[in-house]
Amino acid sequence: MKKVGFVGWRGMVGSVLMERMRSEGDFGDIEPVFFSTSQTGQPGPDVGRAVPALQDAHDMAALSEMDAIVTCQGGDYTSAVYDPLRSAGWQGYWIDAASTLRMKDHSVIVLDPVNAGVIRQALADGTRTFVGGNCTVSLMLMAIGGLVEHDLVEWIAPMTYQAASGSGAQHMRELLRQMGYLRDAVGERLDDPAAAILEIDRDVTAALTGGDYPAEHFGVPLAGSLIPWIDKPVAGGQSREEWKAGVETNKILGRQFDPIAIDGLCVRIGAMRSHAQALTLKLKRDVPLDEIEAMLAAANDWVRVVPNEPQPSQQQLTPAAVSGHMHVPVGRLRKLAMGDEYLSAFTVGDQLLWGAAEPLRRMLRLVIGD
Ligand SMILES: NC(=O)C1=CN([C@@H]2O[C@H](COP(=O)(O)OP(=O)(O)OC[C@H]3O[C@@H](n4cnc5c(N)ncnc54)[C@H](OP(=O)(O)O)[C@@H]3O)[C@@H](O)[C@H]2O)C=CC1
Ligand SMILES: N[C@@H](CC(=O)OP(=O)(O)O)C(=O)O
Repeated sequence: MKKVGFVGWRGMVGSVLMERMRSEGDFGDIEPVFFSTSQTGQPGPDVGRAVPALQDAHDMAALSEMDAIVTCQGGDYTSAVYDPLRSAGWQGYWIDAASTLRMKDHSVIVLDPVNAGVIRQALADGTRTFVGGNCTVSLMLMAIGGLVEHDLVEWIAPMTYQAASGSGAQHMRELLRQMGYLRDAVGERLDDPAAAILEIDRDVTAALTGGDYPAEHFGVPLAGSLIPWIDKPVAGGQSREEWKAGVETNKILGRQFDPIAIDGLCVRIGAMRSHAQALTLKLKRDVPLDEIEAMLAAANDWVRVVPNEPQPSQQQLTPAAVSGHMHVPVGRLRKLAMGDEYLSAFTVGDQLLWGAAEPLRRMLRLVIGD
């Protein structure tokens, strides 16, 4: 059995990974060893079998004994540990949620329902570093993989609606605090049908712009508002989150030398853990809508095509409907007024499942010889 070290397993992404591995019975097929940056010596988690006490996540000797290391600890940890471990000669499999190593030549971005061929070739070529993709990128490809597979896509403009979870656990808590703060600002008048809505709105606006609004983590209001910038600026007025859409998608697809142009805007909204995105696609040719739907539906076991009708869209194509679920709905499919090659689509998916933990879990299964 392969010895697999887990780092970052009690964080938000790590906990989702543990939950998925427990429910799929993955721990029966490996010898798990749990590491921590802060709790060395404490008992390991309950994974249905005995595990040693927590080891120090910076102990190079202990890490070197692993056949594979799965980390959800974050980019700082990867930066601190990966190079020294490799320089010391460790040749195990490194499977990582952080973005640090994604664009390195020696790494592969993993999303096996979309790029199993790229992954298998990399394994055969001796690649040992596998990284989960950015959440919006992975979720977009799970949704529209069918069109890419048929080489139908000339360009994509994604406009995202990203949940608070993408910023981490503290931000999710803050979103809820903000919601509560707004409710409290209106008080009893909300329950009074005679209360004037413009007065209520004035109080909400005063709360949103007042100095006491709880925004320590986001810096600005998210509940009752939105934030049209995610991550740092890069060149040309793009945010780093927007930059990832193009570079990561093409790397996942193995199309660095024949890239699909992908560019849009990334926006944070007040959803908890599921990201949505509106896509405008320019197709290489006019394909009838029913054929497009059939290609999308056939691409993988998780994508669900939602009819472009009010009720199914309102009920199935929302963060509320998909949080905690593995399926990835895609709908609002129609040809746009610009011409028959222009397609609109709207998709949503759980940012912590296919957007973070699941591609890592499945990569580990490939590494242990599934
Ligand atoms: N959030 C997201 O949407 C995504 C995140 N990622 C990547 O995953 C990394 C980790 O993200 P995320 O899971 O949000 O990070 P968390 O902040 O939830 O957890 C990171 C680490 O913090 C430590 N920690 C300290 N206090 C606590 C506590 N009370 N509960 C749990 N853990 C605690 C744990 O390490 P220890 O046990 O060693 O103390 C834990 O592994 C990110 O940096 C990013 O690189 C990737 C895709 C999506
Ligand atoms: N940046 C993403 C979450 C994330 O962690 O992305 P990445 O894995 O690319 O750093 C978001 O805010 O929703």
